[in-house]
Parts: sequence; structure tokens; C-alpha cells
Amino acid sequence: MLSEQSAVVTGGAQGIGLATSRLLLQSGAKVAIFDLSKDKLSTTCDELKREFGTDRVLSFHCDVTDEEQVVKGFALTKETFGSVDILVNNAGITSPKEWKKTLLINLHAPMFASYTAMEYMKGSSKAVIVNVASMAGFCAIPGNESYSASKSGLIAFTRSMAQSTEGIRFNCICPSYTDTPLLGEPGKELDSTLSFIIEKQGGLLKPEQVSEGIVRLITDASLNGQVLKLTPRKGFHFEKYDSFMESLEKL
Ligand SMILES: NC(=O)C1=CN([C@@H]2O[C@H](COP(=O)(O)OP(=O)(O)OC[C@H]3O[C@@H](n4cnc5c(N)ncnc54)[C@H](O)[C@@H]3O)[C@@H](O)[C@H]2O)C=CC1
Ligand SMILES: CCCCCC(=O)/C=C/[C@H]1C=CC(=O)[C@@H]1CCCCCCC(=O)O
Repeated sequence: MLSEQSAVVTGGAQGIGLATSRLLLQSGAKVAIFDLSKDKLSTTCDELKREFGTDRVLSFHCDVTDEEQVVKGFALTKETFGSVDILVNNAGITSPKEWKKTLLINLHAPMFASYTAMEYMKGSSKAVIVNVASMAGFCAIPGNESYSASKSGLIAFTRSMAQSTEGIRFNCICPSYTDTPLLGEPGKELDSTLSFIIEKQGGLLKPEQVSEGIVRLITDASLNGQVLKLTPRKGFHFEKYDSFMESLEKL
């Protein structure tokens, strides 16, 4: 399905990014993983190379907020795989006390990576960018304003880019709470508030469910500017919204 296509997945060493990298590889794509964690990146890429072949996996250690590094990563991806067709802006953090860092990683970095990718995607007839936002972009989390703001911003960025960019599709996915190390150390009991919230939302999503949505947004060429929500109760459902022009008439 995605053979001859090459993807960059940021934050692909674990969690949703790893599930997405694996599904892209299973679908035939070549995958470059950009990640900050040297150890996890190395373990994950070794495993993926064993599973899918060394020539289909590229490991790139970087901080997505380091613009010079990000440009180098795209250049290396193009040099290694011959093209850049797909970008999944997945790397993200939650750190309520570090609001500037949160905005840098969760919003500024995906915007910079998108603008950079657009340069490297010239010549690709299948160019697509998927941003991993969150339901937190809709249901603002009390006490975690930088995370919620970063995700609302990423949704708005996606919608705006989709309406103004020719030749590259932009979509985003908004999962609710998903079982990854972001929620806490694996194997360690979750704190009581988080457990309560997760029970209220109807349980945890699995990263593989999220990656299925991401790959759908990549492979279905009719989808552009889509905001795909994913929750345990409702499953996949698209957010309905008016285009900019339609909105003006309702103001
Ligand atoms: N786990 C959840 O409940 C949900 C997560 N999300 C979003 O999904 C995305 C992935 O999250 P998870 O897999 O849960 O997180 P995770 O913490 O399991 O994985 C994030 C990955 O990003 C990497 N990373 C973090 N900062 C980086 C940086 N500055 N440069 C490069 N790599 C960096 C980490 O090393 C890690 O490998 C994030 O954007 C998150 O906000 C969205 C909805 C729900
Ligand atoms: C309905 C909103 C769904 C939001 C799902 C999401 O994107 C992820 C949520 C986490 C990110 C920010 C948060 O506040 C959520 C929970 C964070 C728990 C952090 C636990 C910290 C730790 O133990 O290390």
C-alpha cells in the first residue's frame, strides 16, 4: 500500500509513535524515526530493523526543537530513502510547570518540521502530513493549560495549512487517554485522579488504535484538513467544521 514511500515519524521510539512506525513499515513504507531518547531510539530501531530490514529503517537522534538538527534529519532521510512523502508529527510532552517547553515541543516543533518537510516533499505526488493532537485540544484539561493550548493550536494549524497548501494534505488525529509511557512509568500504578479520569472516559485506548487512525489519514487520498477524533466510547469520528469562507457567513 505504501511501498516506494518514505515517512518521518517524530517521537517514534515508543508509544503512539512506535505503533505508527511499525504499522507504516507493515504497510510497505520506509521509516525514519527522529527521537530525543538515544537509548530507546537505538533499542526500538534495532528491533524494527530485525523485523523489517536494515534498509527500511533510519534512526535519527535529535531534539525536535533543534531546528538545525531537524533540517539535517530531513536531508538525511531524503539522501537515504530517495524521497520524503509522509511526516507524522507525533513527539509531544506534558509538563504543566514548563509551559514554554511544552509549547515549543508540542506546537512550535511540528510547525517547523512541517515547513521543512514541505521543502523536501517537492516532487512527491503523495505528500501528506499528519499531526498528533489530542482530545485535550477540545476538552481543555484543568491545570494543564499549556498542553491543552498546544493541542488546540496544532488542530488550528492543521486546518489552516490544509486550506492554503497545494499538493500536500494536512490532517490531524485527536485521541483521548492512551496507554503509553506518557501517562506514567510503565508497570507503575496510575495516580488516583488519572485513574478516575480514565474510568470516566470509558477506559484507555491502545496505541495501535491510534496508529490505525494515523495510517488511515495517510492512505486515504480523499482526506485533507480532517480532524479525526478517537475515544473509547465513540471510536473514530470526524469533527465537523465549516471552511473559513463558510464560517464568515455565520459570523
Ligand atoms: N498518551 C496519551 O494519552 C495521548 C497522547 N497524545 C499525543 O500523542 C503523542 C505521542 O504521545 P505518547 O506516545 O503517549 O508519548 P510517549 O511519551 O510514550 O512518547 C513520546 C516520544 O516522543 C519523544 N520525544 C519527546 N520529546 C521530544 C523531543 N523534544 N524531540 C524528539 N523526541 C521527543 C520521546 O522520547 C518519546 O519517545 C504526543 O504528541 C501526545 O501529546 C495524544 C492523545 C493522548
Ligand atoms: C479528554 C482529554 C484527553 C487527553 C488525552 C491526552 O492527550 C493526554 C493526556 C495527558 C497529557 C496531559 C495530561 O494532563 C494527561 C495526563 C498526564 C498524566 C501525567 C502523569 C505524569 C506522570 O506520572 O509522569
